Amino acid sequence: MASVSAAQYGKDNIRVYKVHKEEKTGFQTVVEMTVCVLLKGDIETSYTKADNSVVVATDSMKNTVYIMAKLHPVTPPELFGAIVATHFVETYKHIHSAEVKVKVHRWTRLTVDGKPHPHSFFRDGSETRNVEATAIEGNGISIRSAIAGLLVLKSTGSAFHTFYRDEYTTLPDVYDRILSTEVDCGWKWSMFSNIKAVAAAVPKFDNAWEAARKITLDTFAKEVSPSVQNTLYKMCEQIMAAVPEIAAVDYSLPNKHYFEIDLSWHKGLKNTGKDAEVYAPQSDPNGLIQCTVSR
Ligand SMILES: O=c1[nH]c(=O)c2[nH]c(=O)[nH]c2[nH]1
Repeated sequence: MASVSAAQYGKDNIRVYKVHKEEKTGFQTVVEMTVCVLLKGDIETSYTKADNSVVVATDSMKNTVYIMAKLHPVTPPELFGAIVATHFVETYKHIHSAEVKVKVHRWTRLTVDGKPHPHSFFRDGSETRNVEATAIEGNGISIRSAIAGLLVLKSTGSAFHTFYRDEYTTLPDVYDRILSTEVDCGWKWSMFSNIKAVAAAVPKFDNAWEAARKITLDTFAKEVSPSVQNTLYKMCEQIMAAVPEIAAVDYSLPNKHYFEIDLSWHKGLKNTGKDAEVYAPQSDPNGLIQCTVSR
């Protein structure tokens, strides 16, 4: 007899925008996010017996996210995610775990005539600040915070050589190459016992995000990279040292390759090695270097 061994369901891509209006100054602050809610619990019969009595409609989940955004702060996303996740496990007896993923899209305030504009913003790149908050009945709240979609490139200061060589190897040793990646960097917080504990940690969330971002960018720029693996590890070490409350750091870095182009077929043009100027950016395949560092 077959049985359900794992089941979860929910609403993905719930888009929410919230504005905060500062009455005195006329300044407004905006937050735009995309939320995903996934519930687990005593829901097998909805799959096996068409028993919808155990189904909290995904439409109701969407409504709940709107109501929670109205009634509670949406920043930092760690707190908002924890509030929404806790709501589901506390409200429904048969729901035992709720995973809430919050992706914050960055709106940066415009500077107009040299001054910060009170209500106009621009989107600078596709970087998002992501949080996954999971409330598990009787077990507390686990939170992973992350930087995602941060696209970086350095035009020199990176090498890759003395790697394993065998009959499958064609890549030459490279002592000066372009390095480009889209940073996905996450850090797992030690378990929180409840919402109060998450609320008490609020100032730490923004600080950790700022520290992780600065360490990532500074290390990427300053390090003469011998490999993505080593540069990534150096970032992890620094983040672990800078944020004592986190239990682990993880990176997932695609290696976005830029290939030299031999143009010597045209009038003997030199465009390789030290003469390389025009490159062909590759969309695929890409390297993918991942690592988790724990205490
Ligand atoms: O930094 C790198 N790490 C690798 O594992 C690898 N493999 C490869 O072909 N190029 C690179 N670059």
